[in-house]
Amino acid sequence: MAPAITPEVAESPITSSTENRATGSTATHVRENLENKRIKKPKINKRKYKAKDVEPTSPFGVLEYEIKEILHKYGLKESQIINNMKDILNDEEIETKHHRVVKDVTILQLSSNGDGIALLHHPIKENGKQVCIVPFGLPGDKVSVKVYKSHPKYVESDLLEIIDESHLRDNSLINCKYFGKCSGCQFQHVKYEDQLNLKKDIIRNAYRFFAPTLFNKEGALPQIDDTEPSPLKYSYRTKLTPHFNLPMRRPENFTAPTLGFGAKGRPKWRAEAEGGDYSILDIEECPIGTKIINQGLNNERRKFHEEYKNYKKGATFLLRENTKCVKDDENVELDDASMDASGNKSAEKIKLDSGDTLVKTCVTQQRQIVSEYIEGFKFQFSAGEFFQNNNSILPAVIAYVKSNLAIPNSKPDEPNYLVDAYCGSGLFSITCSKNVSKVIGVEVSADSVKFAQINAEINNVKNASFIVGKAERIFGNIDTPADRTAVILDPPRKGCDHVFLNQLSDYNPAKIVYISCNVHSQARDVEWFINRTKNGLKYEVVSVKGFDFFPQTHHVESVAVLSLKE
Ligand SMILES: C[S@@+](CC[C@H](N)C(=O)[O-])C[C@H]1O[C@@H](n2cnc3c(N)ncnc32)[C@H](O)[C@@H]1O
Repeated sequence: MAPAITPEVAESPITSSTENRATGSTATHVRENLENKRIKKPKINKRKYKAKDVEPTSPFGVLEYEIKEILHKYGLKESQIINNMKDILNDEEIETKHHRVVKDVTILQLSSNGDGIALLHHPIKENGKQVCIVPFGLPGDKVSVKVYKSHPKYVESDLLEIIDESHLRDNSLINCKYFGKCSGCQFQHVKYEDQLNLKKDIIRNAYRFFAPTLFNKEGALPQIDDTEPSPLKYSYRTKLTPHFNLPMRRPENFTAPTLGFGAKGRPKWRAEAEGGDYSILDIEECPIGTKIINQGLNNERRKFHEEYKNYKKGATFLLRENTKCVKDDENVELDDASMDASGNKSAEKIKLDSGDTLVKTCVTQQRQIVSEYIEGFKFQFSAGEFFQNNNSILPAVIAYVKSNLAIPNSKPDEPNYLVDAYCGSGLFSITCSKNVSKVIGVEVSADSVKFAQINAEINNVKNASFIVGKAERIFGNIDTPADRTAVILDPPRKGCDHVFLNQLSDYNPAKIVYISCNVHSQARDVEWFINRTKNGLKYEVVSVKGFDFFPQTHHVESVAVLSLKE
């Protein structure tokens, strides 16, 4: 989602009948109100523009870096691309000049968010340009777009038509009738191999923008490794969260609101793409979701169509896969699973070579306990708590993390230790516990720690202990010798804070394996750790590699390995 413009609307609204997607209000609606009440003379220049703060490592924060680079590359000054937001908000004629159809637009590059970026002639400034975001546009495409939303330094557009296709584009690969409208996937029209390369570029750019001193210093960063593919390219997501909105005032016989995922503007380039013209698309099947999650989506949609009138406001549904490995699949207890129209709990059964059966169900309650099997280990956790969403790639990730925990110059008998900061329900602590003497996991969620302890127990892992607490304060409690200890970091999207990075540096572990779902905050943290903490310069970045947890989307998980220099 774009960091929305937050216009402050003074008492006199604009009187244009054009829908104003920059503000989310419609002038038509406003006019009706005026006619119904008291006709006021519209005041000029009353609407103010106020931009929301943008976190630098969020997609729209990264866009700032991308725009700077475009200015440099095309010899433009910032003043040439600026849009006057006050004028756009207060002058209908200027607004219409901005929010227009533009033909023969060439997509120049991709943003970190997977959208195309183009340069348009500025509608007002002579010699001016506009940086234009074009979702589903690929570098080299020549397209028509409709600009519908303005920001000070860029505009957002809908893709209307593809005139010439990029070499990256193969629309025959598209596997979903909602692709091109839904905000969930960005790359279904790109060959998988090319998707992996695009993700490698995203990682390289993240280090270029957020770790510039490392990136520009000879030998300070290794080449970014190839992105590890996901064994499953579709049907991999074990969790989906469809949602719906409800209007404040609704007519008595109102119909069920759309239930699904957010729309990405109102593009027209795929005439066959379904989903209507809503902000939330009505989606009954999502091809990146697993089979049982889609069955759950089907069940919950049917129930929602019967019960929607009981809801007071919009809500988000949780759909989480739950797996049981059983010997007797006839008499298996299905817990509280999503049910079909006949009231039967939906289940998928997969016979294993061993004779056991995997029984999969879809869980909808946040607090319900679910289980997953990864690399021969069983994991339990609350359905609403964090757990990785693509099980198919986890064996490759775990093998890579394990292979990077070895302490340099270790003698065979010397004990090694592992600290797993941000450990969740113990995925890495437990799967990496075999070759180390002791594992300590730290996690802020008491619920996840409870399950990490249970998971250690059910997997017969005796050398792992878990602490509820903030990773920032972890090192006071850790007594393992730093020169024999590897630390795994797997923080949320925002990354680590300075308190944590300083303590990590003071502790001075032999190895650091930093796993991240936001490579931009990872790059920022790695740069800060090395350049700004006490022992940072003693470390080298040994490798940076992407793992494709989310095929068809722009997301990439990045693993950076830091080691004490010898
Ligand atoms: C990306 S998840 C990783 C979990 C785990 N490594 C896994 O793969 O299942 C990040 C975890 O960090 C936890 N977390 C968030 N802020 C934290 C903090 N300040 N200290 C410790 N844990 C935190 C969250 O509860 C979440 O479980």
